[in-house]
Amino acid sequence: MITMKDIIREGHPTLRLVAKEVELPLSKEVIDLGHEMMEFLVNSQDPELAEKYELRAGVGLAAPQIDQSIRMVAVHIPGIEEDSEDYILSDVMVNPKIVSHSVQSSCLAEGEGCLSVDRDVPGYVPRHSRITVTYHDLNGEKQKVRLKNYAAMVVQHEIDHLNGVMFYDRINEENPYQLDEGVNIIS
Ligand SMILES: O=CN(O)CCNC(=O)c1cccc(Cl)c1Cl
Ligand code: NI
Repeated sequence: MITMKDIIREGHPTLRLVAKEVELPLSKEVIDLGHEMMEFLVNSQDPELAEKYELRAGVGLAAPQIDQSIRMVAVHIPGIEEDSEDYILSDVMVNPKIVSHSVQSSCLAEGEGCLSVDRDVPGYVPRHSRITVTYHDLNGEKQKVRLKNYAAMVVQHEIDHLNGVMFYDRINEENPYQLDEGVNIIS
């Protein structure tokens, strides 16, 4: 199983590479890795398992974060309601591609964090408010999803990892809470 020791931290060169497209049909190795990435997210959001295995909670994980420079991410985004079983989005995305996006931008009021960054980096991270993403799932099926709000922010954070981009690259250096006109803040 994946634990924190498998997650590379800022300064590791792999985090700054553009990850390679995954060949189709998916190999058993890639499929197994995808399931392991999802298992990490599920474990990291379970208070008992997170404590037992000393996991930091995450709603997304990109393969480059475990030193696999391939275009695959896992996202496991729970609904807002307490203890609700439904998830806004829970899937492993192979070769995810943003095929269209809103002109409008949004950012999370709380800013963002990253398992590969062992420090708080405060500030707004402006991203597309809405995105349409195509990808292949672990069954090899082509998927197309339209995302907004928190899920759109998370998927963009993960796709950034596939392009060697860290969330703080997008924070305004002079004033981290500087926002361009019309950027929507998501609470
Ligand atoms: O790349 C994935 N991680 O580093 C996992 C840890 N970060 C988060 O779960 C997280 C937290 C807040 C906002 C966003 Cl957008 C994300 Cl993604
Ligand atoms: Ni991250």
